[in-house]
Amino acid sequence: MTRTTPGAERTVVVGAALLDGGRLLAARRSAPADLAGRWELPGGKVEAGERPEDALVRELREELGVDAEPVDRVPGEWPLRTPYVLQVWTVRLCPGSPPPRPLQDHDELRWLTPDRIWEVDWLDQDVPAVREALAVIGDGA
Ligand SMILES: Nc1nc2c([nH]c(=O)n2[C@H]2C[C@H](O)[C@@H](COP(=O)(O)OP(=O)(O)OP(=O)(O)O)O2)c(=O)[nH]1
Repeated sequence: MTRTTPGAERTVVVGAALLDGGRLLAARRSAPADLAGRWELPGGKVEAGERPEDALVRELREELGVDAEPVDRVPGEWPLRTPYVLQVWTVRLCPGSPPPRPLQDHDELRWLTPDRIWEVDWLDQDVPAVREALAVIGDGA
């Protein structure tokens, strides 16, 4: 018998802690209106049957035009608007990748050194995820 637990349905949103030379890429959302102007980790929803790492590579190609490679999962999981939860990976650009450009969903990108991470207005729900990513970067990832 199949039983479903009420509230158990959830969709993973993958976020990239895209690193280059010790800097982290922050992306400013251009839509929807309630998120526009706030900063996030680029990424998006994992599709049915898709591995999170594959979703990350796909989303980064679509949104930023880059060839990227997930490195490690950042420990933790952060609730977003129901039914979404945010999982984060450190990611690096593949050799020869074009630099990131705001092709979709974003209107500005910024490379941040660890001491400048909090200079942008991160989405509230991203703050704990960014803090955790920063801890990993600080460890020399
Ligand atoms: N990508 C991303 N989305 C985030 C973050 N924080 C956060 O609350 N969200 C929300 C915004 C959206 O409601 C949802 C992800 O949607 P999305 O628009 O980025 O994903 P997508 O490209 O797959 O979306 P879609 O237009 O194909 O439906 O998660 C974050 O750090 N990165």
